[in-house]
Amino acid sequence: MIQQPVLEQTQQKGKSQLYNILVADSMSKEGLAPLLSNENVNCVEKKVDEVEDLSVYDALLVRSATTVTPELMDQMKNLKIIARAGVGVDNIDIDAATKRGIVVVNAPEGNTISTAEHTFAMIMSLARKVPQATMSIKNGEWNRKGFQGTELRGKTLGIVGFGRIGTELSKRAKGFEMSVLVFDPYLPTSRAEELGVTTADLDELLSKADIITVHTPLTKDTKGLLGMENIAKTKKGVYLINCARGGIIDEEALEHYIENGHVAGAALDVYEEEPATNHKLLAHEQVIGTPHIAASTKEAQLNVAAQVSEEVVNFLDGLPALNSINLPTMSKELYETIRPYYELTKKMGDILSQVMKTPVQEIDVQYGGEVADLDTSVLTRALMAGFLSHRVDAPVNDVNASLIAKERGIIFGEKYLTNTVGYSNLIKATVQGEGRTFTIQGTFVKEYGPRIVRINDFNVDFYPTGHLIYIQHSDKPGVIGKMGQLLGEHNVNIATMQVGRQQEGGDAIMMLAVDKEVTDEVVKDLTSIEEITYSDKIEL
Ligand SMILES: NC(=O)C1=CN([C@@H]2O[C@H](COP(=O)(O)OP(=O)(O)OC[C@H]3O[C@@H](n4cnc5c(N)ncnc54)[C@H](O)[C@@H]3O)[C@@H](O)[C@H]2O)C=CC1
Ligand SMILES: O=C(O)CCC(=O)C(=O)O
Repeated sequence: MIQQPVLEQTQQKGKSQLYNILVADSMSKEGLAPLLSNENVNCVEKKVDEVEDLSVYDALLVRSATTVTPELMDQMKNLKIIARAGVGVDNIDIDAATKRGIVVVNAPEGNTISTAEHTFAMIMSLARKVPQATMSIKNGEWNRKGFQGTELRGKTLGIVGFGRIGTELSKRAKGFEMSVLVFDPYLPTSRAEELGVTTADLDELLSKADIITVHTPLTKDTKGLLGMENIAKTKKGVYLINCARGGIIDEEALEHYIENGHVAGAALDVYEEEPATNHKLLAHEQVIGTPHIAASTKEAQLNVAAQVSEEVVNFLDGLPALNSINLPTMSKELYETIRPYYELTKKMGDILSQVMKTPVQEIDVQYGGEVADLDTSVLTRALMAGFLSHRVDAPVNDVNASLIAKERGIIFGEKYLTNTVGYSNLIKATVQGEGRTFTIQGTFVKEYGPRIVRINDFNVDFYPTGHLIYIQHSDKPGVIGKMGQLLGEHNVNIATMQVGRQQEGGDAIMMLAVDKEVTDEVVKDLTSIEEITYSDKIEL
């Protein structure tokens, strides 16, 4: 039973602690059983603005309705853990929690099936115009001609983002005899084969799919992924679905293509701004919508509430949190010593992820010189966090990086580097992907900061920050001129440039620092220069 509001600070009860827990959003009572039946827990179910004294609570449980701001955390002076009964933690200020040493946990698996099923309900509703026909008959009409639909059998479903929800959706689509095409740059081929799905690059998926549904996290890379340019590449008459996060399908672009008839229909459960009341897209007959309820089933709510309740009880009892997405800050002393290398390894991971936009099997990190005497596991986790932050939804940090890497089948290890080639400290990281390996080496130079000193077999020396362009090319006269002219035509100003080669006329690399972020088009145009074999942008 939910107990009465707590008025006193956490106290000793016999030998054990009595914990005060605030459940601020509506949650399954059955799921909350591990809390409600625990005699060491005093559980209050109230919205935060209805609570008189927030300072007594040890734990805060939320769904998406409560926004957990730094100001709220400051009022909850005793708070040790915030638990999100669901996947997305965009309503919680993770950095503010981490700075205050508050652990944040979520329940990543509990609502997967419900969300996949809701997405399928959206697909069927679009194909058979169920919501529109319902509106019509409720208005007293008997219109048997206005709602001609389309069969799903034989149609191609394009799934963008093939994680937990995408995978479950593909199983359901196959039951309806649909073909499934999947785009997920981080999906290992072996996993796709295991699940019996056909992978494609984004352009191929866009041009072949009859129905396209997105199931990626909302990141810098996925925001507006289906925008003006990419929707234009889809088949005329395509159906688009977003049950992931508002903004992955750009709402302006969607409206444009709905209005000109290119997109036959769209289904939305999530919106760029929520709550989305009187949304302009929903005024269109072809657009159907639900108010962010893909995970609102009895089962999903029970699962997520049970998962976080158990997590909170364990954590307060001193056990490690299973689905932690942050970490209480490390000791100040350790922080000061390790901090320069920490920043370097995080950036090295960040760079590696951006130049290896392919599935990755293994990451190997070697430490030489002074840095090898420190707790390098902290640094390896920072590198993994930098690497994974481009690929997953939740904030990745040193606590959860290893768990996420394991979930994604990435093996990582540490070795001792014997030869530091004259540097007082040297860190070497090698990423092994499908048919490609990439190595970078970095050092921390006192007074100067972090430097990247080698890329694959080429010596370089650059400061890992800002807007960078990485180019592989053959060492022939005139390449630099052609590259400079092309960037000039795109109004891109080169700030600094590093060139590395092993021998005259052989393979070479360039690392350019430019004054603004370049577009994907510029990166692609660079490879139209005959001598350039590869180019990529790196944003740090
Ligand atoms: N509408 C709702 O109520 C719910 C929405 N969600 C949202 O659904 C999304 C997916 O959830 P899960 O499948 O559990 O996550 P997941 O982490 O298992 O899968 C996400 C997949 O997206 C892929 N990905 C990342 N960046 C990509 C890119 N640029 N292009 C293509 N693929 C990319 C990842 O490799 C991964 O396989 C999350 O954003 C989550 O917040 C989840 C539950 C309920
Ligand atoms: O029902 C909810 O709490 C929202 C679910 C959701 O969007 C998520 O888990 O990411």
